[in-house]
Amino acid sequence: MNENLDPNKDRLNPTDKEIEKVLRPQEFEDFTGQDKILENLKIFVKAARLRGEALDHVLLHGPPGLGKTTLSHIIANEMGVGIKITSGPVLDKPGDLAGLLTNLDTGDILFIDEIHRLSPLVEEYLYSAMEDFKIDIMLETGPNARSVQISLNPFTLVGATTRSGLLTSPLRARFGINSRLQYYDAKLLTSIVMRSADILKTPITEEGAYEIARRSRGTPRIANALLRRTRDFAQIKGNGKIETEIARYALNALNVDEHGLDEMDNKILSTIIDKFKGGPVGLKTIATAVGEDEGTIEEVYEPFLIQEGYLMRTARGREATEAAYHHLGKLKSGSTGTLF
Ligand SMILES: Nc1ncnc2c1ncn2[C@@H]1O[C@H](COP(=O)(O)OP(=O)(O)OP(=O)(O)O)[C@@H](O)[C@H]1O
Ligand SMILES: [Mg+2]
Repeated sequence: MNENLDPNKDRLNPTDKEIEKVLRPQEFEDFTGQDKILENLKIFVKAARLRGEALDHVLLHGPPGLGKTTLSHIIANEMGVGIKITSGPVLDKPGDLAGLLTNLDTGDILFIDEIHRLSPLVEEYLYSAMEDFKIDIMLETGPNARSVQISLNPFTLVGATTRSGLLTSPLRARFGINSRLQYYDAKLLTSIVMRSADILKTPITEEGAYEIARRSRGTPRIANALLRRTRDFAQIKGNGKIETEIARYALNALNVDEHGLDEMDNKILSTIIDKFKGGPVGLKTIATAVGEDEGTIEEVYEPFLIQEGYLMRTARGREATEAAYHHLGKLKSGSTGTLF
């Protein structure tokens, strides 16, 4: 896969990471889409501020690159509080978490990314912190070891995950606000691309932005990455302005699928079609055949393929749709005639 198109931000190169920061909306106002979630969050933030209380704990879940990290920063800005950032795999013992928690000011946000990867021990430690704003701390070691309970400043935990299925129910139950982010339609992505182009001072037409948007797999991060690459093509091969034609040229040169599906999307579809006669086939079997983790397919790839009508989830397994055959230029066995 072209690394710049990888929805996994960890594999973005350093410049891309910097630019991603610049393009990140800071306030509710600049955040496009996810209307329901925004509407609710605005109310909860306003109410918490009126009461002078910390916001309830927030769980944000959904596929990579849809705005979970962005939203958590916006929540901190809108609440007018500080934010401390960590992630599930980084916290390997309760002590690490205690250090963070005791340093939070009243109302501050603790953002835990990849919260599904907390160790069970750390997760359990988090429960009383979330519920009663209290934790136990061990003093000394050996025979003098004893634990004391200390009170924390009321804080807001914002947890983000791409794999909500892996969260335990006790943890999930401790979040008062639970929001699932959805893929963005081409129209929303067009306005995100227009906004980003404006920040990057890149001239662009709405049609040019739309061409990028509709091939971005419903994902703002991918749309922004494609915008930056297209900008390079426009500068070197064109007149600097992003218009439909140069956008098409650039996206084809970057091997971006006409519908924005990435390599793994296409691999999943072609595997179902070529190896399993179009399905139905079980998730586990697909996972083994494409060499990807079962849960990742289910929570990261499948939702988009289903939403776009390439894949169906049936009681007997996954099935490729007509659209998938058509997309890959394949003929469904049993059907007659030519494709084009
Ligand atoms: N609604 C939006 N409006 C404008 N830009 C957005 C929006 N959502 C995301 N972006 C852009 O996409 C980029 C990726 O978003 P973000 O890092 O918040 O995704 P994420 O959901 O945290 O992904 P991951 O699961 O990989 O951590 C951001 O830098 C931001 O510029
Ligand atoms: Mg993130």
